[in-house]
Amino acid sequence: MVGALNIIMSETCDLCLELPKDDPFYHHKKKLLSCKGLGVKETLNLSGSLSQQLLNAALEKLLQFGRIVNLDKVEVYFGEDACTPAGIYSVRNEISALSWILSLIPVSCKMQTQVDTLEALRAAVKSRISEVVGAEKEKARVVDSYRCEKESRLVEWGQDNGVKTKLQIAQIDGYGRGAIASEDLKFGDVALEIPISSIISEEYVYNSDMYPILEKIDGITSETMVLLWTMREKHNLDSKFKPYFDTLQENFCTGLSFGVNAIMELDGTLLLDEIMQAKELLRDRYDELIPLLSNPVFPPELYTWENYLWACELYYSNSMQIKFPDGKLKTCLIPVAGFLNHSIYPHIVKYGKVCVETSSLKFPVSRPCNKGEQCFLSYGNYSSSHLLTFYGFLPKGDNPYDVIPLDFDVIDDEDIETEFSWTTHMLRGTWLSSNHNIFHYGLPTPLLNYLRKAQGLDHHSETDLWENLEVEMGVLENIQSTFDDMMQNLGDADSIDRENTDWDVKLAMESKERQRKIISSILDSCSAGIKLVQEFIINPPV
Ligand SMILES: C[S@@+](CC[C@H](N)C(=O)[O-])C[C@H]1O[C@@H](n2cnc3c(N)ncnc32)[C@H](O)[C@@H]1O
Repeated sequence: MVGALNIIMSETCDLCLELPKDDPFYHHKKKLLSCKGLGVKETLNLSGSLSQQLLNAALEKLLQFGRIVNLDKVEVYFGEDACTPAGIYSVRNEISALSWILSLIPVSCKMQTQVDTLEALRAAVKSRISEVVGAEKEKARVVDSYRCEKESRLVEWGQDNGVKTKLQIAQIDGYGRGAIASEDLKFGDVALEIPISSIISEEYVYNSDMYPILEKIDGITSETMVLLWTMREKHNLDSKFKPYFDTLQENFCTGLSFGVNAIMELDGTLLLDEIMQAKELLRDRYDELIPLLSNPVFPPELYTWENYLWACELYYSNSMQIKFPDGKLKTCLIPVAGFLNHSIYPHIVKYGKVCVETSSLKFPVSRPCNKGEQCFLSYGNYSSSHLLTFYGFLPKGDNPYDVIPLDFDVIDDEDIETEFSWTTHMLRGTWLSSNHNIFHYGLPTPLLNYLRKAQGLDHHSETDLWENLEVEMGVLENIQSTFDDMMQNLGDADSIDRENTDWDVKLAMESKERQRKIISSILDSCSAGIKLVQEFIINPPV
């Protein structure tokens, strides 16, 4: 979870906002707040009835604060330059900020005028929430030829076991199965509720004949145990979860199952390393594990490498980390919820904690989802290469988490490790930046400052930068040469007919194209920056 937003309601109807001291990006966020003229503690006076103008101003201040407090690592890194002109960092951040504000506005208040003000503020926040639309706000294209029989049986089984749902399962063009709102869902409505008893977790291993053997294996994790349990349970005709296992694909199409042609297509990409490393790790784990399972409890025909890879893909693409009332975080398979697809513009972002009162897991929507629209979940703030490797798809739209990490040798300078320094640097498509002016170029400020420092310039003001334009040139040429090499490694764009290629080659080609687009934007920004700096070197500003 990102930092918390504290709103304390006092007798005089002040909302007190505070950036928590234990926020992992406290200093960076403090700086971002100060750029907006805000401190780490702010008070909003809401006494009496507010005019529309004052209400808008109050909401704007709340939002500015809420956005910054709710920024995640990547968003903090790209900072102020990553805002749209309307001040939005990302759909995820906007939804988080708005729902935080809403959840923290007190529901009761002593004086009627205050009740009215708070109600007006709540209505204004809700209206903003409905304005946060995603690119996928369109009627889901249902594939009618697919009858969803197994899926309907699972939903019926779920309902018999206490599952409550406002979603219908259908085959959706481009998504496999997905969940469609069967009625208009507004902020806070629970789209889906699953009782703990219908969730597959490590508890089932502890109560099985496998546990006495597994517990003796040194260092085995509960994730591995439940994965091994699933591999056998899938074939158990009397399993309580048979309707769930019946809905699972025989083959998962994730990056871990890419064939030779797709792997070859990925030559020169960062994704190639990610997939190869992940697959090697799984193979090593399997080779270590299997000799330890020589017991009739683990029939060898069920514990083949292919079955193990299938189970890993199942867990990578379908499991969720759930916090149980005992405080333990468990990796679970969740029937019915497993039909929810991911989006960068999700409806459901706040889930993952069992509700103690109802002993169930709830999936509330954080932005409206109208009847007939596909209801999306956020699987997490993942890059497209991660989503491709472990889930087998590339998300629609600009993914702000598509970053290219850069490895630098640490500069041997004691001063360099300040509270504002970053230990890792990254770049992403520069079209996502709103600042392409000199000293910014659409490139991230922490990286530029790091490289300036590496060239001996520890600047304190923009004047220092103006006085050292040759350093600026060096910085840009350095980035340009790194990304020129990366572009060359990618080779030329393919001219193959994609429609007739295999699913994995198609995905590999699209992923490569996305990387090419990012690198190309960085190179364009460097060229434009170099030109700009050159002009100022020739004609210095007066
Ligand atoms: C938890 S399941 C969701 C249900 C899945 N579509 C199905 O038919 O079983 C996760 C899988 O759904 C697919 N998926 C999820 N989000 C997607 C998206 N935005 N676009 C395309 N496929 C997606 C991927 O195959 C992923 O591995």
